[in-house]
Amino acid sequence: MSLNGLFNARWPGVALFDLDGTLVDSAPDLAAAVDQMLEQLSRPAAGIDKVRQWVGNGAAILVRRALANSVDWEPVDSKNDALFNDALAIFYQAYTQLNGQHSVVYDGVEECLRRLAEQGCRLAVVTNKPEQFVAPLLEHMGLEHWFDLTIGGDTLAVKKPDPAPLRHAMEALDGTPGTTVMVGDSAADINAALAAGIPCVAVRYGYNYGPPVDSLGADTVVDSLAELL
Ligand SMILES: O=C(O)COP(=O)(O)O
Ligand SMILES: [Mg+2]
Repeated sequence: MSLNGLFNARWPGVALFDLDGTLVDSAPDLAAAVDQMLEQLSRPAAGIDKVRQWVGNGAAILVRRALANSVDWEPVDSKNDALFNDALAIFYQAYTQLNGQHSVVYDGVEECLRRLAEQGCRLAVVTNKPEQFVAPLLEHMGLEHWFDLTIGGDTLAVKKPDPAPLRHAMEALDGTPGTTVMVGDSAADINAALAAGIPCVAVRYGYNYGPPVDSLGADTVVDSLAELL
């Protein structure tokens, strides 16, 4: 289904985009930073296939999952344990250097952003990636000029799947649930959109883990953002 089909006469409006796994394949750099962190802590490297499954809920949970070497890590341990704090600090330092080095923009993204902007749509990034990494990555990828607003995982007190970051971006850009769309790759994006009452487009190529993205309640699921045009 195209965006015009989703919105009928009310389009154009506001489009909110997830970043990792939706606009940019950032897993190579995230995996390199995770593996540097594990190596410094004398642990075996995880590798990109595992790291791809761990991305989507922010850096702290990525590091927790890497320390547990499992996506099924449960948030039971204290937030203040020394190992986690060390690991997170090493990851931040490594990713600051690596961010954008081997990341690539997915096919269809530039075309989609250009067409939406031409139609007068206002664009925002709403990501769980920590804010300090968002602008550098967008700049590396040459995407920063498309966006009126970026919200990182630590910009507000809560992150996706909480609907607040989506609502905040929508309202800042004068959108309403009837004129706004969320585009993402994971359950966090879809659940945030459902909770905000905003229609949601999901992409199949990203970093979602668990049940297939087609089964998570998105209004439409695509293999490329070019399909939306
Ligand atoms: O940092 C993450 O975990 C992922 O960020 P995303 O919300 O752009 O997928
Ligand atoms: Mg994502």
